[in-house]
Parts: sequence; structure tokens; C-alpha cells
Amino acid sequence: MAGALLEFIDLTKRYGSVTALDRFNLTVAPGEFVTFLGPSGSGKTTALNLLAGFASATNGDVRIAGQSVLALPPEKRNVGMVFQSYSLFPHLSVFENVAFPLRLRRVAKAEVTRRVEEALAMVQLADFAGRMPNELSGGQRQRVAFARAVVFEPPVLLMDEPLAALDLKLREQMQFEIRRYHQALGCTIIFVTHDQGEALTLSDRVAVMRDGYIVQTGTPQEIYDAPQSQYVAEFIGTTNLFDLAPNGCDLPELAATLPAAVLEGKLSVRPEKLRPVAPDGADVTFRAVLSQVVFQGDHTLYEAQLAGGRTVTFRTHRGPGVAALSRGAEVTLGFDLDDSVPVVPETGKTAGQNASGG
Ligand SMILES: Nc1ncnc2c1ncn2[C@@H]1O[C@H](COP(=O)(O)OP(=O)(O)OP(=O)(O)O)[C@@H](O)[C@H]1O
Repeated sequence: MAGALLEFIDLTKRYGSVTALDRFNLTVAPGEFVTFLGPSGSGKTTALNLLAGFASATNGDVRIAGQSVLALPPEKRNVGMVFQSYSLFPHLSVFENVAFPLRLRRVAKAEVTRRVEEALAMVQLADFAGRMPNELSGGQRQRVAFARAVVFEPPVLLMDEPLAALDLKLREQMQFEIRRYHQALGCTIIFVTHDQGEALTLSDRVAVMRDGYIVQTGTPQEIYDAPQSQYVAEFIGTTNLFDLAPNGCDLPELAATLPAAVLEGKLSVRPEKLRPVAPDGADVTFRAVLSQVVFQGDHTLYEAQLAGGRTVTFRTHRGPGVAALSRGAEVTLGFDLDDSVPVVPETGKTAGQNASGG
């Protein structure tokens, strides 16, 4: 692909009988922020390790700026890395930890001081240069690790679940800092997470992974609004999946109007698209009984049971004219077809084979 900075081409990694990465294909443009999102064991770390040079490929290629890097040692690939575990050198001060990549590259002493001070200022730890890692909080250590990864201004920054060990508030603060850094420097970032909220918040593009291959790539909005499979619909956010198949169909009246191909799958409707309506107030309406009402601050989350047994969830925001519904109430719920997405039940591997983006 013209202008691609990173190219994963049919990349495969086997550990004995385990295929950790299975013909993984992806191209990443310069300056892009791409997140690998998938459950544990889906191959996210393996893909990063092959790019960074910490593991060797069984098959396929990895190119940076058009050049295969498989034969290069990690330090020659010029990529920065931040891991979940802070992996700071315990016997080195904060300053020396951050200086390490520069010393490795034999940068002049005055320049080292200038760049380390700059990196520490960026993560708001300018006053901590003399501390040892064990004198820092978890969040501070993670920020030192971040400063160390970016101090040599690598064109590519790899981040493997860097925020997983932090509490919610710190995590959100660090997400903000990572975004700021990405916008300010325009470097290319590959970020690994199994947290879909984090993926949607940070990325230009998300690659959803399963069993070592990519199921779907797209902008956060595309992935959320137009999941191509049941797997993606369920993995990204919460969703209601209505069964359309003739036996056990949740919405028989709707099914009568739909083309046969759609009936083999399910219909995904996000909780915020489903709402209480007047009997003819939406394209599709049905009766349900509220089984749970959960107050969540600015909105209320409801769970309701359809006559056939299916449970659905929906959300209403607080506001004038929005009446509170109570548990046990029978309501008419509805959604418009434009707000629903037909999804196929399972994704075969072929769906991920050509998932290169750009
Ligand atoms: N060194 C290894 N030896 C054997 N199997 C491995 C090795 N490294 C990874 N695997 C296997 O390869 C598969 C993919 O692992 P990988 O670490 O890439 O997944 P992941 O998506 O990053 O998971 P997590 O979110 O748990 O870190 C898993 O089945 C894992 O057990």
C-alpha cells in the first residue's frame, strides 16, 4: 500500500501446536493510532512482539516504511514500547530510567539531560527525577515508563495494555495524556487492549481480533454502529440480538417482512436505540415486562422480558418528559430499522484475511 508505515503481511506465528497468529494482515498509515482489541489469547501481544522483534515469525512479513524488519534486532527497529507491568530498572533513578534508551544510542550528555527533563515535564514528573522506582505510586511508575518509551522520539510507539493496572481515574487521565502526546507529535501508535471503551476512546482505527486473526477493522464509530458479525456486535459495547430464524423468532411480525438472507442471522439493536414507545411509535414494536431498573446517574438502565422469554436492555437519559418506569410494569418498546444492524451468527476466518486498512 502506498504511504503505509507499517505492513503486516500474512503474518503467522506458531508455538508448537498453538497458532497464536494466523495470517494476520494489516496496514497502518503514518501518524495513525490503531488499537488491537480482542479477548485474552486472541494474539494481540504476539502481533506486537513480532513487530517489535521480541519473537520471530513462522511465516509472513512485517515491514516498516517498506522494508522488511524480520531480520533486524529490536533496537534497530526504532520502535518504543510501553508494557502493562512498568518494567522500570529498580536500581536506577527515575532520571536514569528515562535516560536509558538515549545512553544505548550514545546520545551526548547535555542532550540526554535536556531530553530527559523534557520527557519528565511532559508526564508531569519534573520534580521526581531523583527518586527511585520503589518510591513512586503505580501511576507515577507508568508515567516514567511512558517517558522512557518516548524520550528517543520513536516514529512508532507500541503500547501493550499500558493502563490495565491503573485505577479508573488515573486510567482516564493517562488516556488523555496519550492522546495529547499523539496529537502533539504525530507519531504512529499501536495500542493493545481488551477494554473496548478504551479502544473506542483512543483510536483512529480499531482492529478487532479473534483466535489470531482480524475479524473487522474500522473507525470506532464504524465498529460500534456497523458490526459485521455477532462476535463484534457483542464484543464492542452491549447490544440486543434479536433472533430472526423462523423457529424461535423473537419478532415474528418483523420477520414476515424481511428478505430470507437476513433471517438467517440476528438483528443487533444497541440499548440506546431501543425505547418505550406508543403502540405504533417505531418501525418495530413489541410488548415487554420490566424486570430490572438500574439508576446510573445521568441515565437509567432497564432490563425487560419479551413474551417468548428473550431479555432486552435499554437506556433512557434523564430529562423533562422522561417518566420513570418501575419494575414489573408492562411497556411497549420499539426501535427503527435504521437503528438496527443485521449480523451473521459466526465469522469464518476468511472475513479476517483481507482486513488490511488504510
Ligand atoms: N511463548 C509462548 N509459548 C506458547 N504459546 C504462547 C506463547 N505466547 C503466546 N502463546 C499463545 O498464543 C496465543 C496468543 O497469545 P497472546 O499473548 O498474543 O494473546 P493476547 O491477545 O495478547 O492475550 P492477553 O490479552 O491475555 O495478553 C495464546 O493462545 C497463548 O497461549
